[in-house]
Amino acid sequence: MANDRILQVGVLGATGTVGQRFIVLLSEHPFMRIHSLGASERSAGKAYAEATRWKMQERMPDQVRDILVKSCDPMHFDGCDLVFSGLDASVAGDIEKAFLTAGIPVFSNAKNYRMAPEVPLVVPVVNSEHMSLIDHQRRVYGSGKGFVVTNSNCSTSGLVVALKALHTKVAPIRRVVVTTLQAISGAGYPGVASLDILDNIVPYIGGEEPKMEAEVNKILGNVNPSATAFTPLPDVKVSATCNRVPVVDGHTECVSVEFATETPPSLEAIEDAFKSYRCEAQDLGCPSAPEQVIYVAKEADRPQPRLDRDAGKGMSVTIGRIRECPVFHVKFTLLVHNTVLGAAGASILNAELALKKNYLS
Ligand SMILES: NC(=O)C1=CN([C@@H]2O[C@H](COP(=O)(O)OP(=O)(O)OC[C@H]3O[C@@H](n4cnc5c(N)ncnc54)[C@H](OP(=O)(O)O)[C@@H]3O)[C@@H](O)[C@H]2O)C=CC1
Ligand SMILES: N[C@@H](CC(=O)OP(=O)(O)O)C(=O)O
Repeated sequence: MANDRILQVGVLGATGTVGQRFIVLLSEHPFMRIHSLGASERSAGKAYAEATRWKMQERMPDQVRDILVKSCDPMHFDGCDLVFSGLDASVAGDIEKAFLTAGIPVFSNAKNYRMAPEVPLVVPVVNSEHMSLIDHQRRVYGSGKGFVVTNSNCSTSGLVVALKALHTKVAPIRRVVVTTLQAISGAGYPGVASLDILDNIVPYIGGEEPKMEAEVNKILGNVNPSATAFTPLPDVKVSATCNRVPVVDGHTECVSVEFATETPPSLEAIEDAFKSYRCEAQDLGCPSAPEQVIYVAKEADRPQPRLDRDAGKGMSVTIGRIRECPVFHVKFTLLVHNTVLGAAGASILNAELALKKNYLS
């Protein structure tokens, strides 16, 4: 992506699990530079290295160690072209609103604005065209240059990649049943207590199932011709069951799909649709777009989180075990990296797309 401009970026919630992933990804970004870091009053005033319990496998980048963490007030982020938000949802609503009304674009991971009618909920390898609602949102909020684009719940992000490939390249989808096996990093830090998760599976993640069931329809839906509203995908029902499993990173999902066709599509057509799936971010040459959006694993026992979560540097989805479903039409297992395509990586690619589409002038 030829880019003659360096973007100065801020990270809100920089000390958390998603915030740390932002720091790792941004430290190697070709044209985004970390300008300011924000977190709670507990962290404000401390150097980043002192405020943060660093949990990434990569070393903390030297460039951030001495940055003073600030409280999340827009006045502390004056020199930023945009901010990424990895804020806890209990505070994200008010803080993100303050930034966007101060004219600073926000790329958020939090759930607060995902289903708002004027907010694009964008998984960048799936529905980047939903950003066309940004101008309408700016008018609704009276926010000048400011706007908010959210990414989805981390489990939703992997699911919609598979469903989009099937829905657009094979046949319209009617019903989906999905069972997730979600990594502990999805719960942030310190997250789930070790006595709850070791030698165990927890068959409940608060609020997760209704989020997955609702977000899919918005993401796979369309924008109306005047780019002022989303029309959700009609008549597609999703039933989700979400489990927490003792895996550090990478959400696995067992999916069954029924198409709105009399005769089931062939397994070859389904595999071809996955393999040949491409997205706008690839065509626009965005640096964080994966080379291959979906990898199809041919081995009988893949995908596995430890072996497959870093496919495409965490921006690809791996799908395996594609087979006929005796109840619906087809079933398969997919894997998505929950803090990369499921969180920070998606936000960064959303910002690259917004730049390419001239929303960050
Ligand atoms: N983990 C994942 O896989 C995914 C997470 N998300 C969403 O991303 C967001 C971040 O998640 P995650 O990183 O896991 O959470 P963490 O709990 O690890 O981090 C939360 C961050 O929010 C900050 N924070 C908490 N309270 C305040 C406050 N009052 N004012 C300002 N900052 C505050 C914390 O700062 P401090 O350290 O100072 O307390 C920390 O930086 C959440 O909304 C989550 O739902 C979305 C998709 C995937
Ligand atoms: N709840 C997800 C992560 C997350 O925070 O999702 P959301 O942003 O939709 O609350 C998980 O536990 O894996």
